[in-house]
Amino acid sequence: MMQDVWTQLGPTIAAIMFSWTMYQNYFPHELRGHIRRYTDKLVSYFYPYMHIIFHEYESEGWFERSKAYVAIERYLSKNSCTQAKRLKANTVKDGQSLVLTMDDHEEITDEYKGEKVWWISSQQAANRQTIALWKEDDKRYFKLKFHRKHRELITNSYLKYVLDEGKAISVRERQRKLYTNNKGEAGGGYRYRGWRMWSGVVFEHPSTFDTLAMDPNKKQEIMDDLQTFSKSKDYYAKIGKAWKRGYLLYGPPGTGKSSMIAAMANFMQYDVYDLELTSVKDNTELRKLLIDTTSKSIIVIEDIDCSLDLTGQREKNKKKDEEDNKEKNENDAIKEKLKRGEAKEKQSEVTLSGLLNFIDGLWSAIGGERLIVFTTNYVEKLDPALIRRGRMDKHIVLSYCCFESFKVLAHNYLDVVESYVHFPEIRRLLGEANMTPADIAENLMPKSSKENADTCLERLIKALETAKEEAKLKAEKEEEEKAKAEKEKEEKEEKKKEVAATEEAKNADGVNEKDKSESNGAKENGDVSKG
Ligand SMILES: Nc1ncnc2c1ncn2[C@@H]1O[C@H](COP(=O)(O)OP(=O)(O)OP(=O)(O)O)[C@@H](O)[C@H]1O
Ligand SMILES: [Mg+2]
Repeated sequence: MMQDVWTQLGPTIAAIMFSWTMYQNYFPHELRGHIRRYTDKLVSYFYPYMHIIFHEYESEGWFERSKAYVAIERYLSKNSCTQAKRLKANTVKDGQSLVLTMDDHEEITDEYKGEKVWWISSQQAANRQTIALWKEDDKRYFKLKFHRKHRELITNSYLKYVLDEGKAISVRERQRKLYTNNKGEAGGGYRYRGWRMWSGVVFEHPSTFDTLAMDPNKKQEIMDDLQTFSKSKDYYAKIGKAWKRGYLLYGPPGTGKSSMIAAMANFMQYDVYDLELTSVKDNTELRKLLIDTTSKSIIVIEDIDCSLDLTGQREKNKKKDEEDNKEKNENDAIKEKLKRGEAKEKQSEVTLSGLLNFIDGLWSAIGGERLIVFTTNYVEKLDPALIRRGRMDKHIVLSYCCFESFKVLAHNYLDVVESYVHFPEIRRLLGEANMTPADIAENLMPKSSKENADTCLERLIKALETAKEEAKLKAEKEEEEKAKAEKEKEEKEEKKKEVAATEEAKNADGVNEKDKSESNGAKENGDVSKG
């Protein structure tokens, strides 16, 4: 039976081949063009389908895969798994998971608003005859086939849907990164291909809003704010604002500023760009760094008060004594950070205006969906222009541990809840002593397998009592010093007054003496003249 079919097919194929060769040899090129046009028209008359091709590499981007191709690949992966017979496996998330896509020359179907479309994965053989410096690969592409009558639906809405959905899948499944800026230009100013302004590692910080100890209402407010931001692309476009939001986190060391940034990144599924300002050469490099960041990311500048000389106009109407005292403490803390190597030498030429432009200049709108977060221990040291609303839209103060924050820590660290016996005492002590969440956390952490919730909470109570005692002593000492300083001041003023009074008396005596001697002299002169 099969043999009969082949016997009949043989001459037919031979006839087709012969006609094709005749056509190619004897029809001139121009004539072939005309014939082609007419046959195309004829075919399209009977063949009602249209095609759109998506190449893997577009002509301008030799080294980068087309974003549309990648998005389509991700979008089709869910249908590929169920429909295609031959699949291709690509590794993503730095080798930790696989994405299955259809292999070359496979066809799968998709449905959109009740209409059927076909996706064909194909490849065009590379031109092996060209002499090139590198080996040319076969060119892959996706072909989308659909009925002519759905042209509007496909080009206006289906394609947008596919690309958006594909991008969303990539974002959901990507391995998030933590980036830091590379110092200066690589190779002494020379940039080789592939050198990036940022280098990154996989972001794996475990902090979340659940593990973050802070007032629950405040926490919810921040989470709502972030969620609203992520859904507001159209709203930002409508009001003519770049799609970005600035957060200023301030408070004493160890109150959870860095932990909150990590929690934000995990909550939003964003990458983190940790910008070390002191390594940025100048404003131009700062702008390049900004352009090199992607959307769905948080750009962080930690300890901004130590990064650059960005101190602005201080409030001048504060009492001088208060100011001096505070300044001394702040400078001590900054010196401390310098010692610890947290604040580097100020070699950067980045200026305040460069930083302001970075945050809200024209370039800041590129990419969209970005959070910019500054942290500082001393908010009043920053220039008001830097932290005004619009640049730093939301100011969040993170302070000493309150009872609500303690409850979160106790639950996370020891699995104990509010009804626990030690809680009332801890509540009272937290109202009387200042302790950072970092210190509380350290006391709550079991140090050996013998320690349990009771021992840890008792240790915390002791630490709180010590802190309270120390605070009391400190306050007394400060009071004493203040009283001493005031007394000294009074004494000084008293002395000044005394000196002034003696000077006055002396001057008065001097004047009297002079008057006397002058009047005596006048008398003598008069006598002489008379004489
Ligand atoms: N609010 C908090 N909730 C939970 N843990 C906290 C909190 N604050 C501090 N901690 C704990 O203390 C450690 C230090 O906190 P973190 O680094 O976030 O402080 P910070 O405010 O950034 O301090 P610095 O100003 O010195 O940078 C964290 O690793 C975390 O374990
Ligand atoms: Mg920090």
